[in-house]
Amino acid sequence: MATNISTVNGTETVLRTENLNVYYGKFLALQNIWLDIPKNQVTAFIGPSGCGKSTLLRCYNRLNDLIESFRAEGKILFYDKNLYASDIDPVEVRRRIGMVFQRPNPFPKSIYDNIAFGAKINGYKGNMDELVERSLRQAALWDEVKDKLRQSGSSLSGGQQQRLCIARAIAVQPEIILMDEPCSALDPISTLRVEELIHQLKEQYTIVIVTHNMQQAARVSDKTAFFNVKTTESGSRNGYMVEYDATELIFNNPQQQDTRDYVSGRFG
Ligand SMILES: Nc1ncnc2c1ncn2[C@@H]1O[C@H](COP(=O)(O)OP(=O)(O)OP(=O)(O)O)[C@@H](O)[C@H]1O
Repeated sequence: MATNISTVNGTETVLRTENLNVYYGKFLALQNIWLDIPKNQVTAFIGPSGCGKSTLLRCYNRLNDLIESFRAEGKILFYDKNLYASDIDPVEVRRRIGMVFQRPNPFPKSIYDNIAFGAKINGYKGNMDELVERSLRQAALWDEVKDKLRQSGSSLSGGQQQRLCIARAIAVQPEIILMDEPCSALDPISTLRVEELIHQLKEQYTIVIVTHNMQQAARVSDKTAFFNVKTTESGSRNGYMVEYDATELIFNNPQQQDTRDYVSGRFG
């Protein structure tokens, strides 16, 4: 894939969503989405249940391809290449654009192999011990696990497991990390640790996070997109983007009344 970077207002754009419509069968889940994701920043997606946040996130690494009824119109440009062009390899897309899910999902393998497995499959030829240590350090987990690397990943606490999944995502050297409600199954202290980690990771990676927790979006993100659902005459509930701006503006001075209502908790 080519890697020419377009620059908008001094910020490099890594993912550009142009006029995207997403369908599941005949159902229009997301309508007319235009959105630029800036490099080395954290972008948060917020909005009520069913407005299409996860759907959009999964479009960014072609994870929706696995759903038979899924269909996308429009473009998602990764640098200058359309992710949905026929010559794009979705496996390569998923290596360069990694994902961390809502529930920590370590492989049923040792802590070490959770990191090494994906790297091996992706053809990593370097020193595996070094890669495992570097990835665990980057995920702020090394000190807690360095003496038990051969223990099962599932022996860790939920918060540690989620950091292990982040380490696993990092190990294949992606450029973007997508996070779908990464803290929703974690206690407040583990949540804080993951939030601190997100803050550190953006120096090297671009992060897009879906969160239901508005304080979290305000704490971790540089930009926030607010999505909503509109009900058509036929009763179909279509997701769309209401507003996208610097997080500070979305929370303190949004342009749209719907955004104001949502961020102030007056929604619905
Ligand atoms: N695999 C699927 N097949 C059919 N419809 C789907 C599928 N996945 C999601 N949808 C529908 O698409 C719409 C958007 O769902 P999505 O999960 O993207 O929303 P969301 O904003 O992430 O919601 P939540 O905050 O509840 O996770 C919803 O109406 C949902 O029912």
